[in-house]
Amino acid sequence: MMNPAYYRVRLLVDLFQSVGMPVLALSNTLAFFQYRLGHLAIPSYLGIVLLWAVLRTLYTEHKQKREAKALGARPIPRVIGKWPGNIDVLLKMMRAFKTSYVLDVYLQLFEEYQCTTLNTRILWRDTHRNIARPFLARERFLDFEIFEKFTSSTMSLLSSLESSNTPFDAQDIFSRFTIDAASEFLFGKNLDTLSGSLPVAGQTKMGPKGSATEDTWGSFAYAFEMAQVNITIRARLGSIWPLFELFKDRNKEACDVIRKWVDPLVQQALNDKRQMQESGIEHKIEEKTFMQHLAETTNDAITIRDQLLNMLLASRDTTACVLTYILYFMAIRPDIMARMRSEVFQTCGPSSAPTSEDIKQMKYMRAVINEAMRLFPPVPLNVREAREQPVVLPQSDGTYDYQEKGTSSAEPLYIPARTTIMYFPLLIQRNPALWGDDADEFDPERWIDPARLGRYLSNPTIFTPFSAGPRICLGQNYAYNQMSYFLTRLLQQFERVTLESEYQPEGSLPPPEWKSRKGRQSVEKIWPAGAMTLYVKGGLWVRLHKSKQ
Ligand code: HEM
Repeated sequence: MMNPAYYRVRLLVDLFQSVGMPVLALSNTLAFFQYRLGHLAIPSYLGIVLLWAVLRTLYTEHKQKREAKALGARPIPRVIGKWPGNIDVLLKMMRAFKTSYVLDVYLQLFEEYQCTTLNTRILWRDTHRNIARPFLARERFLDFEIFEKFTSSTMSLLSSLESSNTPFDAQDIFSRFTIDAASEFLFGKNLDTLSGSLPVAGQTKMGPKGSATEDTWGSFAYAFEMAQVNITIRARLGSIWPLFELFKDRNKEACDVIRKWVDPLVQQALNDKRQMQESGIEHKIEEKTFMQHLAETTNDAITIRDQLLNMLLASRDTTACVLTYILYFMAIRPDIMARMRSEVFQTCGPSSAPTSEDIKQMKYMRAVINEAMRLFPPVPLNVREAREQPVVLPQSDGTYDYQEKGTSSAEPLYIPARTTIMYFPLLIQRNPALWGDDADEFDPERWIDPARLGRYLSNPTIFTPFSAGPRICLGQNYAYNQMSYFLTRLLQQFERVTLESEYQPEGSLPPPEWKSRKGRQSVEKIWPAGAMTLYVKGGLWVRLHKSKQ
């Protein structure tokens, strides 16, 4: 796969294939027959480019139909726009992304076409796991010392905010908690972002995802989030995104800031490795930081940097997202918070640290975590690409009765080679055909009541917040343990949480028109949005309250 930074080269190759080749073919033919077109030259060259595009499309369609038939599959139903290349569909979607509820743009397309797998045909163009796996071995997840260290700094911070009755952005604090904990085991160095300056209620502006802070950490967080927003915009545009960045790489500024932060850490790891090799010291994998482990696998600074950023994203934004949405539900459903609290007190008492056995026992806590990830999966949409050969997807799930002429909905779906496939855990996990009519409701009970749990047990791929199959999340156990540990400590100290919506930065409250729409958006009190990972737009502004006695 070509490095995304060389996108202009890819654009040139595409341009040559669609314009250069037909133009060359025509001019060579004319030269061979020594024929001059005179004033017909421009229309003829335009005509040949158009004809070439039409022939290529017809040929591809014919080939794909044959391949589908040979595989006993049917083609994916097509979105048919008014403009060539479905450009009108793309523009409509890009406009809607700015104001609509998370992923509603896609849900509306599914409803319009009465089908949950669609071919949007925009322009009609159709390693690191092996490095990370040994590092993320099971034992590492049972080391609760790191959790205690960072949970207790976060609780001190939250307690001081509570005693001064100060509203704060919980999403920002949870991201600081997860990054500080992750940096300790990734680089062996606490970034100590929890001690930095926090966003201030009523003053802080909106950052690319949550709220923005001005300190050094804020500049990294801003760039890291900006890069995610930019990558999401590129993904929405699909293969034509380089056309919009011909003169300016929109990610350059963010990448420069990120590199300034990460490169010294990478260099340090490579230097340490050299020194250790010279002095003949060897560490076991359990004693190494992720950075040391990476430096031992390769000397390539770029690979180390990419891996590290991957891990930062995997371990910071995802877990912080779930904790943020759980706090949101605790605020709007105090009954659920009270039940969680009573389970924590029964299992661990008012002040003891939870053990891994305690965490296993707290079934209601696990149900709340799962239910939050069902409605708000931190990775709300995901992308895969078909390989060199065409493949088939299983037959459609029966959500809608859609059937393409001359096909049967029992047939599997045909996917041409090298096709990009987007799928939406957030929509799958809220689909009433899979979860029942109350799919939009936050109800942890569905993970406890055996009759309702049966839906998931008989069809586990309807719940895939950690993905599934060969690329399933490697940090799943770490995440469950870290979240349960943190929530236990939080519930031991605090009895209530209230939303402080008046402090949400301007433009981050749900638009009034959502009230009249279907589904969760009619009741949502915050603006859920996605840029690689899910977040609350402008942050989640709350106050915490301790019990009165
Ligand atoms: C609630 C928290 C988390 C959620 C919901 C989550 C979700 C996911 C998902 C959906 C993927 C698949 C991405 C893809 O399709 O390519 C993934 C991959 C991964 N996650 Fe997590 N994750 C979480 C926490 C963590 C943590 C805490 C770590 C590290 C300690 C971690 C490490 C990884 C790694 C290394 C991969 C890449 C696996 C591969 O490339 O095959 N994750 N995660």
